[in-house]
Amino acid sequence: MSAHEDTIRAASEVIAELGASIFARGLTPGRTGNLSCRIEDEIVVTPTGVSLGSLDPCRLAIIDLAGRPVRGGKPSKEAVMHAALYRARPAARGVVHLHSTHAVAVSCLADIDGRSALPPLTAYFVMRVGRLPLVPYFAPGDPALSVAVEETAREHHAMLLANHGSIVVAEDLLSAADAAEEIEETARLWLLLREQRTRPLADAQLTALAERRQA
Ligand SMILES: O=C(CO)COP(=O)(O)O
Ligand SMILES: [Zn+2]
Repeated sequence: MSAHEDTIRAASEVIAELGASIFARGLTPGRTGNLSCRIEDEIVVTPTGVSLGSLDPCRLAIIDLAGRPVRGGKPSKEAVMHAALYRARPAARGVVHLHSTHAVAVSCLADIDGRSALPPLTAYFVMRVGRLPLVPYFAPGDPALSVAVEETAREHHAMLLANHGSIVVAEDLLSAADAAEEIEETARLWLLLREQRTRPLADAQLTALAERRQA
């Protein structure tokens, strides 16, 4: 087996393990959500219609950077969106898309700020997510959703999809999952705090966090 195939196999194991952990913790229900890793110019992506809780690492799908199936199982209906994210961010190696309850709830709010769907409540939200824009609603798998996400991803690695869920692209799969979990936890905090006066981080605190990240 080639070194490339070995790497694909190892990435498939990581995807299946992460999928099981995400599903066991209730971070995406039923047969929703999808995960992928980029290995050179190929993308290993979860198959369509399979719960993240029961992924078989030998039956994931392989697509190219144009989103076309190459081999393996039938790719997720969002595979084209995953490919679009890797094109928008050439250094990225992992994508996580989830239908986490509180993140979806925020994505359905009528008065949400499309430029920043969640306030900077905590340092970890700022460090792992940053500003979280809302991508307008398109049906799952709609090619127009990929176009909108690809455009937004040039400036932002994490997004909320209106009336749908979260999507994160990062330097590796586990970092993308960390950010997606941070979105869900911050959405939960924000909904808990909705009736109360809150004190998000101030501009000076945000600047200090940005400087620490660069240091
Ligand atoms: O989350 C999903 C669609 O947005 C799940 O679709 P797939 O089962 O095709 O990956
Ligand atoms: Zn979805």
